[in-house]
Amino acid sequence: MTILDKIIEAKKEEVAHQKQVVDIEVLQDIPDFFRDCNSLKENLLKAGSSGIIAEFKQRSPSKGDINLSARVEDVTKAYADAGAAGLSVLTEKNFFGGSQANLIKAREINPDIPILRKDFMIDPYQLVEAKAYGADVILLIAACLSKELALELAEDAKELGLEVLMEIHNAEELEIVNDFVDMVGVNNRNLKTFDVSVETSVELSKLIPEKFVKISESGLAGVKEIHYLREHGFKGFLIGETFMKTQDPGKACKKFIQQL
Ligand SMILES: O=C(O)c1ccccc1NCC(=O)[C@H](O)[C@H](O)COP(=O)(O)O
Repeated sequence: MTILDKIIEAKKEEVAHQKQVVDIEVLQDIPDFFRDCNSLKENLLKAGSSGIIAEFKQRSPSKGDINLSARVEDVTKAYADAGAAGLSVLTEKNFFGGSQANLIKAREINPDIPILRKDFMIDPYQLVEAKAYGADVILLIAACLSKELALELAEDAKELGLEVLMEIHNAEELEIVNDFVDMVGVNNRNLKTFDVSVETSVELSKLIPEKFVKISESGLAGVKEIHYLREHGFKGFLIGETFMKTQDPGKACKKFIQQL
């Protein structure tokens, strides 16, 4: 069983439980459910955008505990002030130490910057949660979705006014990308070995249709890599651990963006 299989198995149980605890109609009554979303895609395409999507990530399957004492309000506010184009907030709790509460807090303190709900989306219920709790963008991971489910989730997300980032790891997964997708993310992390290589992004960049905004994800640690990826058409760069492993993730993000 791969790590992704384990995460999805736990996620199915979690979603089934959540549906019992919070009825979908209750979520649809939360005031934030009706708000207009901030566009990550527009931010990434703006002239002079840093392109950095800075992630609040306290634990991970590949690294274990990264930063358990960081406060989501402090870190996300500092990321936004540092010039990040968007924020990513993990809401998966068992493997990444995330929570819906973190998403809500990040939204409250950062009303105007796009926020990606970073989780493993397998059910339309989670899209309603994402909107109600303050996300602007959702992630769909091709490796854990059928073509049909990916289409249903992407279409439903767009109807809710959310943007869709579809993550791929290889050329075959491009088959799952559909017309409701706004941005295609290439994950540089091999989920079997946890090795990271920006060459994964570079290789796949040639195959991603021009109409999608390209984002490179995972294992990004230096500004040279960002310049290299920009040469290959990437507009967005999702960075978690490089910032979160420091004592002051906001300061690390600011320094990184200043060097770009
Ligand atoms: O980060 C992991 O160990 C991981 C393991 C299994 C599935 C997904 C995983 N990460 C999710 C992500 O996409 C990253 O959090 C994100 O790209 C940021 O990566 P990094 O900058 O390397 O923290």
